[in-house]
Amino acid sequence: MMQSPRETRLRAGIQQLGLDLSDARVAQLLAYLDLIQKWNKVYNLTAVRDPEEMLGQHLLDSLAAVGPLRRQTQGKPGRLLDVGSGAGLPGVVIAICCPELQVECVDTVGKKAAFIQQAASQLQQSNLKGVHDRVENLAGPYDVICSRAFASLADFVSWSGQALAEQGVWLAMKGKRPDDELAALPAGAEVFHVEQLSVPGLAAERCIVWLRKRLRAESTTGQPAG
Ligand SMILES: C[S@@+](CC[C@H](N)C(=O)[O-])C[C@H]1O[C@@H](n2cnc3c(N)ncnc32)[C@H](O)[C@@H]1O
Repeated sequence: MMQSPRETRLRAGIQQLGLDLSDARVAQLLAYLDLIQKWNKVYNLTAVRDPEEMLGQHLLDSLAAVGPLRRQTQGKPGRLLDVGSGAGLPGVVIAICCPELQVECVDTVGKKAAFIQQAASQLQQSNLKGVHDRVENLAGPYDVICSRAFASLADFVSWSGQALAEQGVWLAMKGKRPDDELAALPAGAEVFHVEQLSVPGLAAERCIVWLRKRLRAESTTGQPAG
């Protein structure tokens, strides 16, 4: 069958990102895009209305985080929380591309969590769940907690810290390297990598800020304090 221009663009982006996704996964990503478009007005999911923009700004942008995430988790099974997931970005994309992860998308807006539940059922994505709650109320433990267009780094780690496993990692999707936010991090979190991303067809700067819990304060002698 002939590929639609949209599928051709998605496949080119996937190749550019160095991802290896089966035809079935590509079909699910396209079906997910269709669902957002179909239900956007009802659920008020995103301000981006144009289908082409949605593909670039939402789908390919979220897909750019999949390779780095996989390198971090090494393809091992685990639990991932997407905070302030909205239409499911990047949570739904991660659930489709990483079936080894159990993905929960939390949002304070009931309609958005309901959309994720609907997407999980229509895409037959059994590793995906929509949660209607504030992230502050979740206990976890999650191995990875991610967010995109959510809050400052300080608020992100403070509000979700109780839900992150001791050895877990935070993955914050950001535009330009957020130096002000990095300087304002609370003592309980430390950055271990700021990873530049390049999103196919998008000129704007993108990065992932990787963080983990700072488990104990070190004294000047190098011994754990207290
Ligand atoms: C700007 S949207 C980003 C949506 C999506 N991540 C994206 O990249 O398109 C931020 C979302 O965070 C949700 N939100 C705000 N505070 C929250 C909290 N404390 N816990 C969970 N979700 C929250 C909002 O309802 C909103 O849907």
